[in-house]
Amino acid sequence: MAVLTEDELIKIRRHLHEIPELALQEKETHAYLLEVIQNFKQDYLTIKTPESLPTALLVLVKGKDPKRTIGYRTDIDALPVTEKTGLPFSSKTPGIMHACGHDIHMSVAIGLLSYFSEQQPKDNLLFFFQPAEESESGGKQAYEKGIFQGKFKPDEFYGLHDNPALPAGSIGCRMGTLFAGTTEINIDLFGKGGHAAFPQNANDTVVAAASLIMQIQTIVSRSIDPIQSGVITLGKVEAGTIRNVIAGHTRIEGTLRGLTQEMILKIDQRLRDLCEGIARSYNMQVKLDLNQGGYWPVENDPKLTQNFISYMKENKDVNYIETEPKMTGEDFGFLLAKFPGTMFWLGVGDPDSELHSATLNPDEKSIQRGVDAIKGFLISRMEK
Ligand SMILES: CC(=O)N[C@@H](CCC[C@H](N)C(=O)O)C(=O)O
Repeated sequence: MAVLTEDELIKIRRHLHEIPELALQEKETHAYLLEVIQNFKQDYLTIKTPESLPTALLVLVKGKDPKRTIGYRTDIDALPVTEKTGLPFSSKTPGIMHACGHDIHMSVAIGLLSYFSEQQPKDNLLFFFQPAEESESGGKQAYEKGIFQGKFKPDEFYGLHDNPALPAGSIGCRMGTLFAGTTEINIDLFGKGGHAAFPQNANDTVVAAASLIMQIQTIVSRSIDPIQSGVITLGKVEAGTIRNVIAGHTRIEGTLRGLTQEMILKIDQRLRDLCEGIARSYNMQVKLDLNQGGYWPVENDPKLTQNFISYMKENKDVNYIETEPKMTGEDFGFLLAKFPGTMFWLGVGDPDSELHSATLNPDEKSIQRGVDAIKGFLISRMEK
């Protein structure tokens, strides 16, 4: 089989876009990726589906004179978002959408794999199709389940995330931290339900939660050095059943982000303090659960990233853009803490939308441009 063309990659992307699946449920996506990859020339490929993480896929391309194994990671999961793009190849699964562009990520990886299955690379290349980036920390799970062992152990790791604010096909990167570390916040307040007319006999968790939410929003403004950054978003609050019954339980779910691990731990501590304070002042049980999983700050390796940036800057076919750190999270941060490497942005030219939006519509020209830029970089890396 020949190297996939731009049109063929777009066709693959559109199919992937139609079949989005949530974290750790990516069965159809896994089967389709496998089907596509099994059609490539197999001479240099070893394909593995780990039993312990059955929607993950590892593909090793054997190098002809390997000095190292270069890892390339793509995430494959989607989000619980109802698509509103009106595209003819919109999601066929109600309520689930590739709203973070992982369909573009996978197509770029498939384009690279298609090329290197025909043109044997000098070094070994390990492609890791990773489940569960949006939640459940698929990268951390893969590491902890021992998936990167023996010949499947990369010496260095690269991965991209699409960026609708950047022009299609451009490459964005920076030295140091690219993405924040994140921690999921779950708070349960347990009081006492009762009749709306008799608050003196109940213990209203809605009032306590309202006060807690306002206090939490003072953490960043009052407890954090303004020169540094953090953000806390409480995206979901659930309480009560009807207007005239006092709610005996309220649940708050959110996420916090910081560019360093110290910042995350500092915010964690303030959350604990405030929850304890609310429990005392409202005389109720407040349970706080903080879960960072593998969403560590994404810290690029200095030497490898300098090399990556130099290649992209010097390549006249690449539109390279120096970017600022972003408060988005990525569990590639965990893998970059275990293996040196670089995460970078691929511009997908959709400035009116943003990641996680129901109208995200990446420009498909970014796929082939991304393949060309990354392929060139990987070949140049193998010469070093
Ligand atoms: C790129 C991106 O949007 N990533 C997600 C990662 C989710 C992290 C975790 N589940 C959390 O919500 O804390 C993001 O929301 O930044």
